[in-house]
Amino acid sequence: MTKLSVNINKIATLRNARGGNRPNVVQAALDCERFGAQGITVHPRPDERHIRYQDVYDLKPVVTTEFNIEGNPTPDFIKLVLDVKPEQVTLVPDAPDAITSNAGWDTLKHKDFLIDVIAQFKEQDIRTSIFVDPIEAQVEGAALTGTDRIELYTEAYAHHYLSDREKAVAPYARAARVAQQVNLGLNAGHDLDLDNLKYLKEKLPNLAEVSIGHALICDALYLGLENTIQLYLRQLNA
Ligand SMILES: CC(=O)[C@@H](O)[C@H](O)COP(=O)(O)O
Ligand SMILES: NCC(=O)COP(=O)(O)O
Repeated sequence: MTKLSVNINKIATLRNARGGNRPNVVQAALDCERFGAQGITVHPRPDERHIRYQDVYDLKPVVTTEFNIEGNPTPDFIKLVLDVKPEQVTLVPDAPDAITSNAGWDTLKHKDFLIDVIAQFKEQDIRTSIFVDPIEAQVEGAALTGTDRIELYTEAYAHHYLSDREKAVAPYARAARVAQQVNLGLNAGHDLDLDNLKYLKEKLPNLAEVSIGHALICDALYLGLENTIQLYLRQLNA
C-alpha cells in the first residue's frame, strides 16, 4: 500500500494572502484526515511564506495520521523538528529564495553533514527521509547517511510524463530498485497529480508514500477537498 500524505502548504499560502485565519490550516489538516488522507505534510521555509513555524506546533497535537515535516535542516528547522517530534522528517536542500524545491541532495558531497543531522533525529525516534534526484549513485550515497528512507524528486517525471511516460519513469524505476537493494524505504513527491500518479505507482512497486500538495489543492477548488482526496486515493489503490 502507498500512503497519501497531503501537503497543506498551499492552504497556508491562501490564509497568508489576507492575514486572519481563513482558511484555518489546522481544520484543513483535520478535514484531509477525515476525508481519507493517511498523512499530513508541511514544508516550513525560513520566510514562513507558506506554513509558519507556529502552525507546525499547532498541528502536532491534533494530527492523528503520519505527520511529515519537510525542510532544509538549518539550526532553526532542526530545533523545530526536535521540539515537535513528528513521525517523519524529510530533508530538502532548498535555498531560502527558491520558489519551490528544485533539486535533491548531493548525498556524496554532503555525506558528513547528513550523517550528523540524521543521527540527531534518529536519536529522538523520528523517521528520516532525504529528498534525492533519481540517480543511482545518489541513492547509494543516501544509504551511507543512515537515513531510513529517500523521497524521489518527481518534478522531471511529471514534466515529461505527457510526452513520453516510459522514458520519464525509467530513471525512477531504476532508483527505486537500488533503494530496495540498499534497504531504503521509498517516498516520492513534487508535481504529482491525478494524471501522472497511477503510472508512477505501477512502476515503483516499493513506493511507501507520496506527498502531494500543489495539484491536489488546485483540484480541490473545482472538485471539493473530500472528492479530490478520494480521487487521489483511487489512483494509488486502483
Ligand atoms: C519537497 C517538495 O517538493 C515539497 O515540499 C514542495 O517543495 C512543497 O511545495 P511548495 O513549494 O508549494 O510549498
Ligand atoms: N514532498 C512533495 C510535497 O510535499 C508536495 O509537492 P507538490 O505536490 O506541492 O509539488
